[in-house]
Amino acid sequence: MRSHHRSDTDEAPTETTESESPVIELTDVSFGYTATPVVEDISVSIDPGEYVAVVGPNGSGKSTLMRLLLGLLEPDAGTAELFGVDATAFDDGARVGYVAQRAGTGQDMPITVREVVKMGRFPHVGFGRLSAADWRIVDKAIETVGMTGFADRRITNLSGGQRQRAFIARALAGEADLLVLDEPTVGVDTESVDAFYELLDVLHADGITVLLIEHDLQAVTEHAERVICLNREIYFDGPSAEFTDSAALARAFGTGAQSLTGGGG
Ligand SMILES: Nc1ncnc2c1ncn2[C@@H]1O[C@H](COP(=O)(O)OP(=O)(O)OP(=O)(O)O)[C@@H](O)[C@H]1O
Repeated sequence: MRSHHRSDTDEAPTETTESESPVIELTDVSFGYTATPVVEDISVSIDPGEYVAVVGPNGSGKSTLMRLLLGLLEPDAGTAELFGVDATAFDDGARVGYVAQRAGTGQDMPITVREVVKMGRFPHVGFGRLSAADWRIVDKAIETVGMTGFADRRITNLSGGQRQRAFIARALAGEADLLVLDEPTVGVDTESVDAFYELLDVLHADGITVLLIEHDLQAVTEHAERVICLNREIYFDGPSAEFTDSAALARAFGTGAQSLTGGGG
């Protein structure tokens, strides 16, 4: 199922059991920073190539869930696996591209888009010099996200949306199989938001597994295939087309639902 375009250099057949195993598998996971659980009894399985959005009100545990599945936190109970390996022991960092909220803001590094994207190759070259083939992959990734004209710009001089594209390109240069994005369009101007989701659609169509934590329910139902609605527990997990179910929304979001459904209710 890893059908998205890999580099020209690694087209060797990789028919292994990984095509059958889930990218992410959480089984009965509970976790709390204190004695009170923040997520409780969560079971989620995400297959290669899926486009899944996690939604939920503020403080519902979305970021915590993401840290658990990336292996940055260890469950108090249950198991979290990434590509079939215990998430906390997973060490093939290049396979997972992570785009943080407001990526790169606050960084004063005088670093260009091309230099950011180049970092995506580091796990492949062991921090050595990039070959001509590596640079081709870097430039292709920059082209894929529509940033060729900005390749030599410093990321500090870019808009929020452009910066997020640069961080996606870094993941593509690393040939990530899984892209995890934590509210990536916070602080991005509205015109750029649509283009950003269109880019995710293209990457998904190319075979990358996308896991998106998102506040904007309209974007979620328009773009993701599957929605997981979280508020400590999972309230809904199914096709995004079915996520208009007001009962599930009301249960999960309580009276705050209107503010998350575009203001109109
Ligand atoms: N490092 C931490 N230490 C203690 N409590 C934390 C920590 N991080 C989060 N929490 C608490 O855990 C709960 C869930 O937070 P989390 O950030 O996972 O929710 P979220 O759904 O991502 O919220 P938001 O949409 O506001 O980002 C909240 O009550 C939060 O205050």
